[in-house]
Amino acid sequence: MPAKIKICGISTPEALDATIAARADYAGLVFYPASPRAVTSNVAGALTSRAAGQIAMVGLFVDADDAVIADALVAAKLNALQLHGSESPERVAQLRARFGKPVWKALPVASASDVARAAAYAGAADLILFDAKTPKGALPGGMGLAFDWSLLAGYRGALPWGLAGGLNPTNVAEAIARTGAPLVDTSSGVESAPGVKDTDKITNFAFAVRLA
Ligand SMILES: O=C(O)c1ccccc1NCC(=O)[C@H](O)[C@H](O)COP(=O)(O)O
Repeated sequence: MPAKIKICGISTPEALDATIAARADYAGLVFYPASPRAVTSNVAGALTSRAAGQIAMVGLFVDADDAVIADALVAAKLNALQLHGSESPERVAQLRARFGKPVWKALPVASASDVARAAAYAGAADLILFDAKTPKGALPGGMGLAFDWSLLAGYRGALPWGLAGGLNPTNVAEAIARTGAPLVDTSSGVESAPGVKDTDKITNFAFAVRLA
């Protein structure tokens, strides 16, 4: 079974259409104003309407207040919430109970102990997304940085999981082979500039995943 595919940072109809045409499983919308991929509630609403259930939409938040998430859920039909900040297991469980949506928790990885942190989210999150740790002061994701994939070789966790960080059409097959990732997530790896999705790269990424 090929790895599931998430294309993150969708902000235009063209990128959404290419993601759907590539038969990706998830499209990510970034609700974090500091990101070059950030969408307003209006844009998110228009994109989820356009998707019309053809792909699952994941809303990405960074240490967001309940009100920010509630506003996004009113504006846009989101199928899951992705938390990409320093949310604790308790906060993840609280948001999952409050909003009734599956919650993905991203964990920044630079060492084996970072991978081990996933265990604390069992019973709170629905999925763990291992992503590269980014430098202090930088965005917590979408930076095109990869971590040492050998940290996930043979990984067996209590929760479903996915791999992110520096994945692109050229390296994703190797990443899957080395980690066994059941889900792969990319953002800058399918862009021509920060926040500008390249439709050919989206197509090629999905193709490479299915060939892996
Ligand atoms: O993409 C962003 O701008 C972003 C901003 C703040 C927090 C997370 C963000 N992206 C998270 C993702 O899901 C990315 O797909 C993931 O970090 C991988 O990014 P990349 O290395 O660029 O493929």
